[in-house]
Amino acid sequence: MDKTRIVSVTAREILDSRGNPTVEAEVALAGGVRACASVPSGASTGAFEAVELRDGDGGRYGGKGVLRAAGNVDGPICEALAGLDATDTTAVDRALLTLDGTPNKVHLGANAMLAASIACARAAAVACNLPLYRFLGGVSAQVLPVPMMNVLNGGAHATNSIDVQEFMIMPVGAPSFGEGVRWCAEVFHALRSLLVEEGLSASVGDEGGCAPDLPGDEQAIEYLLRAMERAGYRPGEDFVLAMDAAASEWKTADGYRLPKAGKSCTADELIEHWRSLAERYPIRSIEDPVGEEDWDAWRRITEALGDRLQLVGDDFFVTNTARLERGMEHGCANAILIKPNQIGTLTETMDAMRTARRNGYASIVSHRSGETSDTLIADLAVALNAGQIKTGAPSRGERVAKYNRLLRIEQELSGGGIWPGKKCFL
Ligand SMILES: C=C(OP(=O)(O)O)C(=O)O
Ligand SMILES: [Mg+2]
Repeated sequence: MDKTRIVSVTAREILDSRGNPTVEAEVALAGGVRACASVPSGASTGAFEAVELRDGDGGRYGGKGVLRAAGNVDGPICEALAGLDATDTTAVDRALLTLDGTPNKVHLGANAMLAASIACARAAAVACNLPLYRFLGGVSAQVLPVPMMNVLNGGAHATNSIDVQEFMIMPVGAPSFGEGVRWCAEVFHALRSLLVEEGLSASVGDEGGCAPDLPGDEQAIEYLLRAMERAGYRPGEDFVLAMDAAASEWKTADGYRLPKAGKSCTADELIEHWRSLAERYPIRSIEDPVGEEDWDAWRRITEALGDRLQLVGDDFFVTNTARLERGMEHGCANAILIKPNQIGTLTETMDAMRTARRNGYASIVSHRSGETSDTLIADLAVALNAGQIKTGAPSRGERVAKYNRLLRIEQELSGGGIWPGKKCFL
C-alpha cells in the first residue's frame, strides 16, 4: 500500500472547450506516480444536479472563476485524502462525501470533488500498471460502446433556429467500434457538404455538430437520412437515430414553449409529436422528451412508447441513484444518462450505473457541452460495459479525444473487445 498512499492533492484553474474556467486536480502518490483529472461543465443543466462551485459576483471571468473550488482541493480535500490508499476508490469517495456533508455538494463543490475523485483513481491505475477501464471495471470490462454521435446541434448548444438540442447517429450495423466511428465520421462529412451545397451554414455548435437554421426537427432528420445515404449507408439498418430534446428547457408553468419556434404545447401534444416522429423515422432513442419535474408525463410517455423507444433520463435523473429509483417505482423512462459531474464522485456514478443494470435500465455514458480533453468517460463506458456513449461530433478535439481513447482501448482488448451492435440496449 505504501506506493499508492496519497501524498498530496492540488488543483488549478484551466479552460474548458467554451473558454470557461474549470477545475483540474493533480494527485501525487508516495511511490512517485502523479496523475491529473479535469471536469466538464453543462449548459442545459438539470435543476437537481450537484452544485458546481464558482466564485460568484465580482470575481474573475464574470464570476465564473473556480478559484474557490480549486482552493477546496488544495486545502480541506488534500488534508482529508492524504494518507489514504488511492486504490480504495470507495474509501477516497467516502472521505470526500463525509467532508462535504451535504446532499448536493454545496460545501466543497461537485467540480472540486469529482476532479479529486478521478485523479485518485487514475493515479491508482497507473501505480497498478492497469488501464483505467480495467482498474475501475476489473476483468469483466470488455464492451466497447456504440457511439451516439451528435452531428446536428440546436437548443442551448447553438444559436440556430432548432429547438431540439441534439440529433445523433448510431452506427448499430457496424461490425466494430472502429468501423462505427469511421461510418459516423463519413456521415458527418456528407452532412456538412450537403448543407454547404444547399447554402446552409456548416458552422458548428458547442458539441461540434453542424448548426444550420432549419424550420424544425423533421427537416433536421431528413438531412441526417440524406447524409447517411450519400455516404453509402442504409438508414434504419446501418444507422438509427437518437435525439436529445432537453425538454426541461421548454417547460412553462402550464405546459411547454419551444423558444426558437415560438410554439406552445401541452405535455400530451409533445408526447404525440414524439410518437408520430418515431413512427415515420428510424428513431431508437429520445432523451428528456418531457421536463425534469413532469413525473406524470414521464410515466405516460413510458407507458405509450417505452416498448419501442429508449427513453433516457438526463436532467430527469441527474446520475442520482435516489432519483433513478423513484423513476423506476413510478414506471418512468427505461434508460439513464450518466454524467459524473452531475453527482460528483466516481463511486456514486458507478452506483447509478449498477442500479440501472440490475433493474433493466440502459446506461449511456456522456460528456458535457463544455468539455476538456480528459478521457475518463471513455474508460468508464468500457469499465461498466455501458454499451452506449454520447460524446459529440468529430470536429472538436475535446470530443475526438474520447473517440481516440476508445480506439486505443479497442485495439488493447484482444480481438477488439465486444461490440454490442444491434443489441446495444434493452
Ligand atoms: C450533454 C448535454 O448537455 P449539457 O452538458 O449542456 O447539459 C445533454 O443535455 O445531454
Ligand atoms: Mg441531455
